[in-house]
Amino acid sequence: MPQNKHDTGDLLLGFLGGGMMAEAIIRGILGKKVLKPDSIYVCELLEHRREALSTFGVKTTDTASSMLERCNVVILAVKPDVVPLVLGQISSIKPKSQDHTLYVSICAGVTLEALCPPLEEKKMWVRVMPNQPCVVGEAASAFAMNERCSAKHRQIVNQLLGACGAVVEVPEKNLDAVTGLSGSGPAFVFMMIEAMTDAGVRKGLLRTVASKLAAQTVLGAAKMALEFPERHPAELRNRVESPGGTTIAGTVALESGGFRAAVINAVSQATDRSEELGKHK
Ligand SMILES: NC(=O)C1=CN([C@@H]2O[C@H](COP(=O)(O)OP(=O)(O)OC[C@H]3O[C@@H](n4cnc5c(N)ncnc54)[C@H](OP(=O)(O)O)[C@@H]3O)[C@@H](O)[C@H]2O)C=CC1
Ligand SMILES: O=C(O)[C@@H]1CCC=N1
Repeated sequence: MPQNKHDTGDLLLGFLGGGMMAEAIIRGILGKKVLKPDSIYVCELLEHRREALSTFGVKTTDTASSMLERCNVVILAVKPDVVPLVLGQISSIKPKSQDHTLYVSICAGVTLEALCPPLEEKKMWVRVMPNQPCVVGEAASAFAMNERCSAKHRQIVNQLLGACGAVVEVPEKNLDAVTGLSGSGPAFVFMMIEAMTDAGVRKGLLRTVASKLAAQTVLGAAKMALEFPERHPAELRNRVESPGGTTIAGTVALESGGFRAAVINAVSQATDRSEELGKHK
């Protein structure tokens, strides 16, 4: 295991599942040069996904054992319903008493207790909720660790996720809300961009122009909210709304369309679904 912030020399990172999120995290880690491609192994069943990931220079396999035997940090990046199967694979390959591997799950709703039942000798587990913008190094990730993890493991998680964007540690009970907000959130923002683009096209803009303006507007507004945390979002909005102007006409339309309630409901429903996924484990 690495001893300090810049020491990732002996870190061998494995992924169980090489889908969209594994790729997004790999892009972040390689983009920031936190690890070299030959320190990353991916176990993925689909041949076309192994081929796609090989283009990053990472090692790929379709057998969990060959990855698990090598790696000292393993990220579970399969769908939540596949978790029981891969936990069985891990247990059969790495006996608990000698296992110094750090395990990280990014699976929505899957609790630390499901990953590591209380009556079993505990492995080191971290439950993480990242999001798709890992791909561009602008993820919002949150994590919680079980009691076997130490400061050293917190440092590794911060290093790996930090390469992909912003990271916060939260109590585990908050991770379903994180899943509803930032895990699922990019989809809600994409819907907003899509709708703003359609509106621009309806009013005569070229689609390419409208989609660029819509995405850049979201980026700029997000940057302002991050760079002026002391200003409430309503204050930032009020600065755009000139008296009797265009913006207040638009914000009134959003209010009468139930925009705020729709967004609150979207995050709440996504949170509830994360809790539900956890109960099925
Ligand atoms: N998508 C997102 O934005 C986010 C997703 N997550 C979480 O990340 C996890 C992965 O999601 P995502 O990347 O979108 O899913 P994907 O379906 O894109 O990736 C999972 C991959 O794992 C493969 N797989 C299935 N079983 C095994 C196995 N036993 N061994 C190795 N590989 C296997 C799947 O193949 P096959 O298709 O054949 O099953 C698939 O290619 C989920 O648990 C999700 O909750 C978290 C944050 C954001
Ligand atoms: O939709 C999902 O279940 C996953 C988890 C968060 C984002 N995508």
